[in-house]
Amino acid sequence: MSIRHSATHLTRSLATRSPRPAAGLLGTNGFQKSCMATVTPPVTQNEVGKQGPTAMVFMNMGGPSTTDEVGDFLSRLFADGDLIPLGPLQSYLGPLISRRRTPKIQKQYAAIGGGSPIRKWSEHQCEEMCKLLDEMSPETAPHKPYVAFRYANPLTEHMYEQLLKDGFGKGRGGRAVAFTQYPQYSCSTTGSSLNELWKWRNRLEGKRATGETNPDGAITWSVIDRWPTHPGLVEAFAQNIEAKLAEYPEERRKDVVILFSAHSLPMSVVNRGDPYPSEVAATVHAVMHRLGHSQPYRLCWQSQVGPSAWLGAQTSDTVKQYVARGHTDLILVPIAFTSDHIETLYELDLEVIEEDAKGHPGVKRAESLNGSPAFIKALADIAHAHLKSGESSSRQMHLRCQGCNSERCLEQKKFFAGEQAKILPTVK
Ligand SMILES: C=CC1=C(C)c2cc3[nH]c(cc4nc(cc5[nH]c(cc1n2)c(C)c5CCC(=O)O)C(CCC(=O)O)=C4C)c(C)c3C=C
Ligand code: FES
Ligand SMILES: [Fe+2]
Repeated sequence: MSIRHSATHLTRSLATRSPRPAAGLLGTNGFQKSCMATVTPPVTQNEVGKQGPTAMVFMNMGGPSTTDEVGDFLSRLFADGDLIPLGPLQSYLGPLISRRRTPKIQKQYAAIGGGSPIRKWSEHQCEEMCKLLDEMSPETAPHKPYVAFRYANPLTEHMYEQLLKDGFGKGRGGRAVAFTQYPQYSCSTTGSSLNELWKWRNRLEGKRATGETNPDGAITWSVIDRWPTHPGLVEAFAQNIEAKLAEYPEERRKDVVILFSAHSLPMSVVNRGDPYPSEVAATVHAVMHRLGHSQPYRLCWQSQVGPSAWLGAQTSDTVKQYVARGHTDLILVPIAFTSDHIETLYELDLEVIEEDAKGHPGVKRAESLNGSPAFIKALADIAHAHLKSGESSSRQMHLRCQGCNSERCLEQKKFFAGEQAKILPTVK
């Protein structure tokens, strides 16, 4: 499906919007601060590119901003059957597990300063990317930043309501790009966020037949669903690794081991055919290629939850084993997440580096991408290429996992992959 624009309707509605929503709730441009990150002047007809405005929606899991939000965060997380399938007992077991887990996880967030920095970084990254995009792609400007989290505020439904209030959709059309902030695709992460976005799209804009054109003036969505080997992403990772390598004395540097660490997956998800492990490996290889394969390296997996089998080797075991063998110069590189979170600040910094590798100052961690200018430029390059391409998604969205039997996945993919995608139903 190529992208169809309804910019004229939207431009008119933005220019004539009235009455203005209550002050206080909104940023100075009339966009609610809870879902978006920028404060720009109101849009007028003259400023708008031929195809703009364009909503740029960053999708991610989110995290609790304070320890008081941990309970709600976990209860949404354990209610998500795309992440943690608990079968028909989900609505009973989910709240039970999340309530029991809350005190432990609250302590972890307290230890990293009282909350997850993911919202701060997501808003910053999206806002800065949109500023670059306005220069790089004036025809789709202005680019309006929004954040949609799966398990924390701003939630997907709040972002969607805000889009509608801001003049997109509801008969006025307009274009929005769902930009996953997971570089590597997993059905448990990006897949879950897209399922949620599709659900709220149907609830708030009405369900349409797949492939139908846009007669009702709903928002036209396209999706950036993965970018594991984008050269800009690779460059941003490589720069942070090089900065860390420079901290070692020159004579030791060439033997420093790079340990890439990604959030693990249950083996049931891996064996279903989830694309994430191979995409993470692709990122690792691209980064090592950019570094000229200057160091020995391994990929390991962290943060497994519960008693089932997860993809290994585990990061904490790996560090213990290498340190025991005398590899005491190690750089941990979080490779599957683009900002700091509990897994870097608590698990890697406090559990693995401070406890497991106690007494070995050569065990360090590369900075997360956070505010890296190279990373923000990469985001803008990825978005720019997508806006120019006219594609509704990558070709990978046209195929389901071998073992997928989720009707939700099927319908979501039909919607986001577009009308020419041949997405086959489950064979019973
Ligand atoms: C690419 C990153 C991630 C994948 C893949 C992923 C899969 C996955 N996660 C769980 C269960 C939990 N994850 C939790 C927290 C959490 N997960 C990620 C990233 C990925 N998860 C992050 C960045 C975070 C922390 C958020 C933050 O600090 O901001 C939690 C909650 C914490 C806890 O209770 O331990 C759970 C539970 C599963 C089951 C899964 C794959 C199916
Ligand atoms: S689980 Fe991967 S496409 Fe459904
Ligand atoms: Fe997780």
